[in-house]
Amino acid sequence: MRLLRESAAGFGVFLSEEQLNSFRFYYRELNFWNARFNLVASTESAADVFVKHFLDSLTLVPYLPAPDGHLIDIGTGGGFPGIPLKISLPGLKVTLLEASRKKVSFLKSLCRILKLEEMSILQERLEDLLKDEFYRNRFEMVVSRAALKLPEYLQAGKELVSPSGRIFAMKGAGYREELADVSEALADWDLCLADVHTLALPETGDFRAILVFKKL
Ligand SMILES: C[S@@+](CC[C@H](N)C(=O)[O-])C[C@H]1O[C@@H](n2cnc3c(N)ncnc32)[C@H](O)[C@@H]1O
Repeated sequence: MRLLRESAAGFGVFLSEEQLNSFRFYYRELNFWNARFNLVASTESAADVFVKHFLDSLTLVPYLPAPDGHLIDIGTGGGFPGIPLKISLPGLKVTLLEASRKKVSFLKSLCRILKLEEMSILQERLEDLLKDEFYRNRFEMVVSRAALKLPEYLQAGKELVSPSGRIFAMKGAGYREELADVSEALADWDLCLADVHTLALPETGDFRAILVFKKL
């Protein structure tokens, strides 16, 4: 808990005792359900979960433009990054999109336990969600981690993001190559790169790049 509190504070996210307790419960539930639902790698220690999942998710917080706006997390799996973001910014309205029925039942149970409000948890494939007009241009923030290739993500993100919203891509050391691969297509998708934030994860020192895209 000290690692989470101090490291999060290091990038400007100050967690209350109540929020730290929510992470404690989150870890307990992940641990309990992991063997059946494959939510995080079974070899990961508690410290791994706190750094590679909780803290990694929280690295987005300083860059989110609307802490009480609407955010969608595509392919959220065990809830990353959407649930840590919701715990740290309770005013966020969060939609979690996940294709796996088992993972969605975990997420629903977790949100009940954590008493998270204004959460919508959709068991659906992205391709099907995109056919629904209701979700078009709806989200001020689109996030996703390790679920989709960058071109597929951006083409979906541009349909879902509001005109002044932002699409966040969480990448590792290979981010320049991934950016180069989409750079020519960006204008065709009506998008441009707004920002690149780089950082090292606490404890592991793993490199992270947060790519921020917006509509032209
Ligand atoms: C590698 S996991 C990553 C989970 C989480 N975002 C994380 O970083 O730990 C990818 C997740 O995306 C989901 N997923 C992949 N493609 C999807 C799609 N087209 N629509 C909805 N969910 C999808 C999978 O079911 C899986 O749970």
